[in-house]
Amino acid sequence: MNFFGRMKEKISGSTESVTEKFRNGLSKTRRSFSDQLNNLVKRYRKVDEDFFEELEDLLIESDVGVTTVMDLVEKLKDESRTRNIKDTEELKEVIAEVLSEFLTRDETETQLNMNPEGLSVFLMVGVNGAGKTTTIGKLAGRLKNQGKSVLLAAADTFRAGAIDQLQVWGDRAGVDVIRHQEGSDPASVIFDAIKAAKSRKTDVLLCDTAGRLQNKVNLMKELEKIKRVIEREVPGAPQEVLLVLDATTGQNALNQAKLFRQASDVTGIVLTKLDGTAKGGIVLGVRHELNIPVKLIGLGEKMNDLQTFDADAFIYGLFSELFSDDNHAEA
Ligand SMILES: Nc1nc2c(ncn2[C@@H]2O[C@H](COP(=O)(O)OP(=O)(O)OP(=O)(O)O)[C@@H](O)[C@H]2O)c(=O)[nH]1
Repeated sequence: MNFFGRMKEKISGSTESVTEKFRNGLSKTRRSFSDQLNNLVKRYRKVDEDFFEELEDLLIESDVGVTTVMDLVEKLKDESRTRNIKDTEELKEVIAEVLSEFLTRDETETQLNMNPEGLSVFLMVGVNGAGKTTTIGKLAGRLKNQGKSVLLAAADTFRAGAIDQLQVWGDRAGVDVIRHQEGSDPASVIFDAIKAAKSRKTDVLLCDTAGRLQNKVNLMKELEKIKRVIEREVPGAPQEVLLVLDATTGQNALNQAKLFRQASDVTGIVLTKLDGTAKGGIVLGVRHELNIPVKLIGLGEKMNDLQTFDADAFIYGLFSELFSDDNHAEA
């Protein structure tokens, strides 16, 4: 069975709402990337150096990131040689297959790490405007729907309005927010939130933090202090340090990720606003270049628009028209 045949089989195992969410959320990227790829395939027909050069440009335009593009195209050239593919139309499927390989390491890597013994603490980091507050709200709603008790810690005490904004999302999700006054010490908010979480026997504590990237030294010190408090109060925590990145900022998001990785041990990436960009290729760059799993993606502003990243659904979202029966036989 060919790649599309296998993918169709896998996709048919997922719920329709998940694949449709990816398909709808990625419509801008699909339109831009797939349309251009189809044009390229029609224009060239023959697999040669010029074709690969243009493909490189197209991938770079889709914000995949230069290092990843080079590795991808190298792999594609190898595959086309090994499989003796001369026709660009045939290569389309190999492109989808190689992209899929670059996205998937271990199928369990997108799972959120939970403490089976009690309280799990998730630290949410990222620059202002990346969508941290929205993500925390959506994640709180989702965990609550799964039957978990959730508490929020408003430790972004720096940005005016951040605490109230978190409260709005807390109310929306129906979970409590532990808060101090604006300007107070973030680590002490976290300390109080952990105390409250322990006494209430809460399952998951989601901690908002400030994202002052312009002052890197302070940011690092603050995150280190917060982490020390969490580690001291809850052995084995934080279970997750999730870096929230805005997909619409493209390569800038990749650079931010590198900085945050120095400041704390990031365990997973949340890529927000993928629905708002035609440059969804950033997912590949983030996964390949940073070697940190993309665990969650934001495909809209509403409560249920936060999705666990699913490499198959992502590839389906990008290449969905190629999956239709008129395009590809089962083979
Ligand atoms: N379309 C879309 N918009 C999103 C997504 N996630 C967040 N947003 C929007 O992005 C904007 C900024 O998000 P916020 O969560 O408010 O981010 P912020 O509070 O400015 O910054 P943080 O300090 O990161 O919390 C808001 O208008 C959100 O509705 C997403 O996945 N898709």
